[in-house]
Amino acid sequence: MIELHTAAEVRAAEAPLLAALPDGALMQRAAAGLATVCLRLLGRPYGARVTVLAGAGNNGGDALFAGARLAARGARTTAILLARDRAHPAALAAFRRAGGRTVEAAAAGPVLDRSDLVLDGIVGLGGSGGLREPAAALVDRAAAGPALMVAVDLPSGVDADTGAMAGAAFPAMHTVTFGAVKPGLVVGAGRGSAGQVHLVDIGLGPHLPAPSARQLTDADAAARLPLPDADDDKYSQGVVGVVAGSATYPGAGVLCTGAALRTRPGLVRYAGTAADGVRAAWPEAIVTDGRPGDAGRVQAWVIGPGLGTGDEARSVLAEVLATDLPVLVDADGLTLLAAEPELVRRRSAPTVLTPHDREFARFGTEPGDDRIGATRRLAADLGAVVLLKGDATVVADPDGTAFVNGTGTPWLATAGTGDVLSGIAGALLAADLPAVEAAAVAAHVHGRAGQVAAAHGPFIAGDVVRHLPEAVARVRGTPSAGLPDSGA
Ligand SMILES: NC(=O)C1=CN([C@@H]2O[C@H](COP(=O)(O)OP(=O)(O)OC[C@H]3O[C@@H](n4cnc5c(N)ncnc54)[C@H](O)[C@@H]3O)[C@@H](O)[C@H]2O)[C@@H](O)CC1
Ligand SMILES: [K+]
Repeated sequence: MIELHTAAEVRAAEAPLLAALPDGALMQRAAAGLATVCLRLLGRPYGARVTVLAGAGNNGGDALFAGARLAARGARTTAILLARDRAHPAALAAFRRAGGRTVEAAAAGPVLDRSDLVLDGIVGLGGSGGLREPAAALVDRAAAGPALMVAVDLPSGVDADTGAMAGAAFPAMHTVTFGAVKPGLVVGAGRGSAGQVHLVDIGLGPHLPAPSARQLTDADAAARLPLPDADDDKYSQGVVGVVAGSATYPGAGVLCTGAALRTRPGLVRYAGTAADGVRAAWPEAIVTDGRPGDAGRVQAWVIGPGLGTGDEARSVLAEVLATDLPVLVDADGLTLLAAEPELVRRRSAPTVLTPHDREFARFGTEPGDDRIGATRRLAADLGAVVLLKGDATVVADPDGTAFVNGTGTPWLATAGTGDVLSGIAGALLAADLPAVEAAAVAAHVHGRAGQVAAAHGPFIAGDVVRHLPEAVARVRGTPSAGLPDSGA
């Protein structure tokens, strides 16, 4: 599990260590870890051109101390001091002692053009707002050059807690972060600026509170994916009921049912007007063109994709939400629910809502820049698990437990992939996972399936369904050869 900690939590955890350790010890741990990652990225440090963008605070201090360590290994180091009279004094002295030179910001362009590695020590946890001049122009210049762009603790210009970018930010290829991964490195716009995240342990562990949010790893997802055992039959694995698609647009029903089948092929029941299409695509499913109550017993429902928003759809949604079973509501179901949120508020069984941004906004507020905060608030307001889709999908439980997904791929932004996600999550709900975990694991597996599908070239939603078994095998660490190119 990757634990995410806010700036305030990290600062609070640093306080007792700063008090107990000799002056500067914590910064040396950070700088040593940073230098180690840079050495690995450079391969051969001797003669490499390393440029440090150093701001006035401790973030600049980390970068200058790391620069000193790289200079000691033979790198040609140059620092651009962005607040000249306020650079961290001890770090600047160490940098100069090690042979580092400094240049004025105004004369730094040619240095950046020839750098092999640029360290962003402009601002860290103390930053607010976007990059200011002259830093913004220097960062642009560096980004246009050949250098490896490495952010210190977090890319300057990115909000540590939300990933919001109020203006320009350092476009890092790698971020070396200290003590804990900050949410802003994995969510919102910040995710796109952080590149690969490297965590350096500076000993905060015992002082950190329970994380404010988490990210699942493959191992975490695998541990939660149910495996059939010898005593299982098709019913005991959890039966999922799908209400999706329509006679005119059966696609959503086909994709959702297929995803549920491929995730946990116990039994899937389908009820709705896309029955013919679903039956033709998935002979494994038990299909009725009647109402949900005609489908037979299920352990969880998925309702909404392609359902329409008319009176019939509303009545079917109300029927499903009136059960005491876990229910996942997506797409058209969300549009209906936004007009009648009491349908979900009065439930006592778990409900999972899976909006994209526009569907989310129908419940009253745009997700905005703080996607974790917004998702938590809606979850608490409705008493339901909310999964906010995006580049980094966020899942929140009404109790505040939150997950940020790390497996997304922009290729998944194609029609029908949301129906697939609903089917996966529904299958996991039926298998009795706690609702928030079912949603988080579904997002993880869905992202992996997208990545697997993308490896074969541009794909459509049906390909994500087809690659689900391979994705699950990868998550479990047992890659399979995949399925032949047939089927849905
Ligand atoms: N406290 C410690 O001993 C440790 C701190 N660490 C480092 O210290 C950092 C936090 O240091 P600080 O609290 O000194 O703060 P920062 O170094 O993040 O930045 C503070 C300075 O930046 C200025 N600033 C804020 N926003 C700006 C913007 N958008 N553009 C330009 N300047 C801006 C502020 O006026 C202030 O002078 C962490 O991110 C981490 O890198 C680590 O070395 C671990 C130990
Ligand atoms: K930084």
